[in-house]
Amino acid sequence: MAYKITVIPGDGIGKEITDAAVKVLKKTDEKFQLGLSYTYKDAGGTAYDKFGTPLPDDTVVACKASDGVLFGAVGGDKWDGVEPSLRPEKAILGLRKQLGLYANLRPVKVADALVEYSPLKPELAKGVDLVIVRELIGGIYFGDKCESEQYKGSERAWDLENYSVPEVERITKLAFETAKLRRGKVTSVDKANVLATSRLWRRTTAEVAKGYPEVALNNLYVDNCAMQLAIRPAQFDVIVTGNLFGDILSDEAAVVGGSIGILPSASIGTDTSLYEPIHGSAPDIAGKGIANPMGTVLSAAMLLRYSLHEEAAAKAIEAAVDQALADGYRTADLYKDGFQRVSTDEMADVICERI
Ligand SMILES: NC(=O)C1=CN([C@@H]2O[C@H](COP(=O)(O)OP(=O)(O)OC[C@H]3O[C@@H](n4cnc5c(N)ncnc54)[C@H](O)[C@@H]3O)[C@@H](O)[C@H]2O)C=CC1
Ligand SMILES: CC(C)CC(=O)C(=O)O
Ligand SMILES: [Mg+2]
Repeated sequence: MAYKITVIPGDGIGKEITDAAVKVLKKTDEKFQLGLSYTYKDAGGTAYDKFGTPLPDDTVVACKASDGVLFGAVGGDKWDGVEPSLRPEKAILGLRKQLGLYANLRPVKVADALVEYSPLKPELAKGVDLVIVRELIGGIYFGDKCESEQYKGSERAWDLENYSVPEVERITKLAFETAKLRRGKVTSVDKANVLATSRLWRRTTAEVAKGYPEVALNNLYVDNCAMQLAIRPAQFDVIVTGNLFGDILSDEAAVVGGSIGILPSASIGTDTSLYEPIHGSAPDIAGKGIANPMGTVLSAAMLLRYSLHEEAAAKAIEAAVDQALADGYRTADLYKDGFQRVSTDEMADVICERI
C-alpha cells in the first residue's frame, strides 16, 4: 500500500516540529511497512514572502491529491502589517475552507506522567479524557467582515457570525457518533442567552439528539464551560461547539495536561483531512530547537488512524510518546529538575527508539 502525505511546515517552529513528526513517521513506516511518501509545500508567511500569497494554488492542489496533510503552524509578528486578506493565518483558514474540513477533533487526555505539570491540582487533572469537536468552516471566522468604516463620526469594524441548520447538524452528528464510541456524553457549548446563532445551535442539537437515545446531552453556556474546565475537567466526555468558542476552549483544555505543545488535532473533511497541533507558530521560541514536538507527532498518529486506517501504527506512536514521558524525557516547556532535558530533534529520536 502506498500513501501520499503532503507536509506543510509553515512558519516559526513549524519546520522544527514537522521535521520531528516526519522522523517519527519514517520510523513507524519502517516497522509497519506503510509505504508513506512525502511532498513538501509552502503556506503562511514564508509562502507570502516567496510568492506574494499565503496559500499558493499548488499547495491546495497537492493537499487535494494526498491521503492526508500534516501541517505545522503559520503566522508571526513579522507579517502583522500585511494586508488582512494576505495574512499568514489566511493559509490555514483557506485550507480548511477549500478542503471542506468541517470538523476539528481536539482530544485532551492527561498522561499520568504529566498530572504534576497541570496548573490544576493533581486530583483534578488526573484521568481527564475529553475530546473537543469544533466546527471549523463556519461561524464568525468565515462570516462577512468590515475592516474599517466610518460610523456616526468614528471608525468601526465588524465581523458577522452566522450558522445554518445543516452546518450545525453535520458537526453535532459527528459529536454524537464520537460519544457513542466513548462514554456516551455530549456537552454542547453556546451562548444561547445572548446570541441568535447559539439559539439555533441549541435547537438543532436537541433535534439531532433525538436520533441518539443512548447518548446523554447537556448544554452549557461558554462562560460557564470555561470555568468548569478549570474546576472539574473530568466531567467532560465530548464537547461540541462552534468555531470561535472551540478555538478558545481548546487552548484552555490543552494546559490541563501541562503544555499546549502536546495537544494534537484532526481536521476532518469528506475527501482529505489535515492534522496539526493546536498551538501556533510560537515565534518566541522559533529556531531555538526547544519546541515540544509531541502535539505534531500525535497529530501524525491521528493521520495514520483517521486517514490511512492504520490503527496499529497510530497506537505505536501514541504508546511511544507516553513511554518517552514516563521515562523522564522533557522538552523545555515541561522540564524540571531530575528529568532529562532534550531538544525538539532529540525528543523525536527518543520517541523513535520507543516505536
Ligand atoms: N493553526 C495555526 O497555524 C495557528 C497559528 N497561530 C498563529 O501563531 C502565532 C503565535 O500565536 P500565539 O498566540 O503566540 O500562540 P502560540 O500557540 O504560537 O504560542 C503560545 C505560547 O505557547 C508556547 N508554545 C506554543 N507551542 C509550543 C510548543 N510546541 N512547545 C513549547 N511551547 C509552545 C509559545 O512559545 C507561546 O509562549 C500568531 O501569528 C497566530 O496567529 C495561532 C494558533 C494556531
Ligand atoms: C486561524 C487560526 C490562527 C485559529 C486558531 O487559533 C486555531 O485554529 O487554533
Ligand atoms: Mg487556536
